[in-house]
Amino acid sequence: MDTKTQSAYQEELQRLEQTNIEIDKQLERLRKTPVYYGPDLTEQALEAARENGRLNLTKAVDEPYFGRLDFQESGTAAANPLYIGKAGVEDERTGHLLVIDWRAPVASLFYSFTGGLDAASYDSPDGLIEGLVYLKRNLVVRKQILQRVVDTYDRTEDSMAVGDEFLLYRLGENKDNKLRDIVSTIQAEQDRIIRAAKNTALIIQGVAGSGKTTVALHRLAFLLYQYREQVRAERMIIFAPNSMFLDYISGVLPELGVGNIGQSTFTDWALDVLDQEVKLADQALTLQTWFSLGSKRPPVDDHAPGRFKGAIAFKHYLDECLTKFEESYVPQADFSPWEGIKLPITSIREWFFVENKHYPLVKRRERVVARIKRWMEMQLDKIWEQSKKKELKKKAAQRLRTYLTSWPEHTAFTFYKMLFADKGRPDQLPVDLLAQIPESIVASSNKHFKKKEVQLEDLAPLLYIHTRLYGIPSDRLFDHVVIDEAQDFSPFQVAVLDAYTRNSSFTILGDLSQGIHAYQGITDWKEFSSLFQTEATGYFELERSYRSTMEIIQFANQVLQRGVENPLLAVPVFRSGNKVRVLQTDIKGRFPLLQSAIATLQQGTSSTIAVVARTEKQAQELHEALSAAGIETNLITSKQRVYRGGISVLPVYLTKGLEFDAVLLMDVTAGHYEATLMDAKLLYVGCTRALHELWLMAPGELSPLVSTEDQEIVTTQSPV
Ligand SMILES: Nc1ncnc2c1ncn2[C@@H]1O[C@H](COP(=O)(O)OP(=O)(O)OP(=O)(O)O)[C@@H](O)[C@H]1O
Repeated sequence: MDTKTQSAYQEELQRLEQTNIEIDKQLERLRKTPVYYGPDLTEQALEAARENGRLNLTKAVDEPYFGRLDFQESGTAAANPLYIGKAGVEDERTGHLLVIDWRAPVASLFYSFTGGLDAASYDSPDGLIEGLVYLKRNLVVRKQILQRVVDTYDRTEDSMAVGDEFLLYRLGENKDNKLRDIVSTIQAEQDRIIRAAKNTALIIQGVAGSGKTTVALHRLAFLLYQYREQVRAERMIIFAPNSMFLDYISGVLPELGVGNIGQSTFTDWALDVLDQEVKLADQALTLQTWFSLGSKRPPVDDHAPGRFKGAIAFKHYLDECLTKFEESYVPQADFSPWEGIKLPITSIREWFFVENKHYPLVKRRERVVARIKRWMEMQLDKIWEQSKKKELKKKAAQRLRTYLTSWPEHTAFTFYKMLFADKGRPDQLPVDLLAQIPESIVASSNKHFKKKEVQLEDLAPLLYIHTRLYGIPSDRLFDHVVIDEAQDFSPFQVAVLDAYTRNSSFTILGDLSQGIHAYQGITDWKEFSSLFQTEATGYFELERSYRSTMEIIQFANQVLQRGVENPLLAVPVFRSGNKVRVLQTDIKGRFPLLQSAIATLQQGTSSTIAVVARTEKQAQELHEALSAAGIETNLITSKQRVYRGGISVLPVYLTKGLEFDAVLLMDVTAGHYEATLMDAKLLYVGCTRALHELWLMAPGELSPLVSTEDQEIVTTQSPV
């Protein structure tokens, strides 16, 4: 350690000691104060503040901060060292901030400052604050002990001295089975997204490993801090592709000290809103169909059920049906509860179309029926003879029941089902519209509907009809919605979610190059941006990939280039590792090679390993064979809810969103991965899951998507 580093280390040791003492003292005092459970409102407010303090200090006690920035605000005499941590801590005596919350406006400087002698600035509630940065320092503290001090900028030297060293140190670490927070190394381009204004529909195209999921979670923590008066955690939600993925990311928000944020799949949420009226058809079968090998796969075009029913054109179609239906959704005749008396249809229509026009259809019908009943009561009140009154009351109730049969109640499902029925559709529905739906879609829809079952692509239409019929109660509205892996969402899904989201406050993230569910997803972000007001929409691109080594990223980029026109290529951070291994073998040698590969990787530093098969059936077979050989693995299927780490065996399409120290891609042959757009995306997704080691095995002719030419990044030699 040179003298400069040594003195920096000593200085930080002293400072840490003081901070530790202060935090311990405050925490002890708060823990000793008895919790107030009584009715006094002032005491309750004080208790809430104490509880908040307890939580913050507990968060800060082991690792009070991770960064320091010396900043001299214009007009002040000297630079002030700002210590930045996961939670703000105040010196109780002076009110001075010992640690600044990473989400505070001034902390943004720590992330956005990228060197140079010019003035730096940040947005504060009082306007733009300018000043000079003198020092930017990363600090690693574990269990109150200082472990590392790395200066990334020193004005006296005017250099981003070891700019990325700290980041590389972080990226080089092995992963356990959960995604982690990145507060200490958030990059400037990620920080801009995290801190973007709330009432915007943000769309983020980010290459594999660019930190999209992580950034989205940090953004939620930021919004909760910055807009604490306007948003509530339980009114925010993150939609992820499956339950296992939700489990995988579930650690980050608690690490950031925010809980209670909703986490769901679109399916689970939709079925809940629909009150479980329908069930979802087995998705494993759907996935097997769309990810079967080569020629067995149905064509992906705008007539694929997911693309067709997910399109905004289909929403317009439903709109037309609903409007036509609504126009004639009252009986045609007057209502007569008994002979000689009648409620003219003009009154009923007036109540329905004018007086209650602001209510959703079902509510409107309810209100009008209630009004008819009240009218009946009034007519009955005019009759004095009790026995006659009783007789007429019975008759009126009977006649009302008959009258209402021509005015049936609907649920989203009964209405939707009716649209596809070839017989028994009400006259008022436009017949010609049904003709617009491809026959194959009508037939397969009806087959499912008979079992009260729907496909994923039916959920957005059902929700849409549901909102038209019932409206949206205010407790169902979201303050902010995050959609991860959004390229697999349909425009219709996003449009429906927009209706449930205040001020179109969205963070929509995805990667078109990983759009392996193209049979239901989008091919251009414009399909989403066109749903929002231009001035309230933001678009960002993340190009740098943090997950994998340079070798892996370059290799994966080549795969993409061989199957995709004008692909969005990832730019690696300068983290070099082992070359990608492409291992040729024959069918007989396949399994022994897999066993020895696993053994070699386990002897190395890989703690999470993925054995990636092309199909679910092959994954199942590999899992069984490995278990029989005494190698413990976790088979991941589409029904999986928990991610366990260790050695996972899974089909390539289920690796999306996950990451592993080492990835072993099985059967990368010409038969399994053809030179097509879809297979290139699949293989790209598989490759980009690896942090440190990527091995491909080809028992037969190597896939045309793979190139072994560049000896700098790929080797064909087996490990010894
Ligand atoms: N600024 C950063 N500092 C440290 N690690 C980072 C940073 N940004 C991203 N990472 C790491 O990179 C990896 C990829 O992040 P994440 O899974 O959020 O990316 P993604 O864009 O959602 O990936 P994909 O689309 O491939 O699933 C994670 O291990 C994450 O911790």
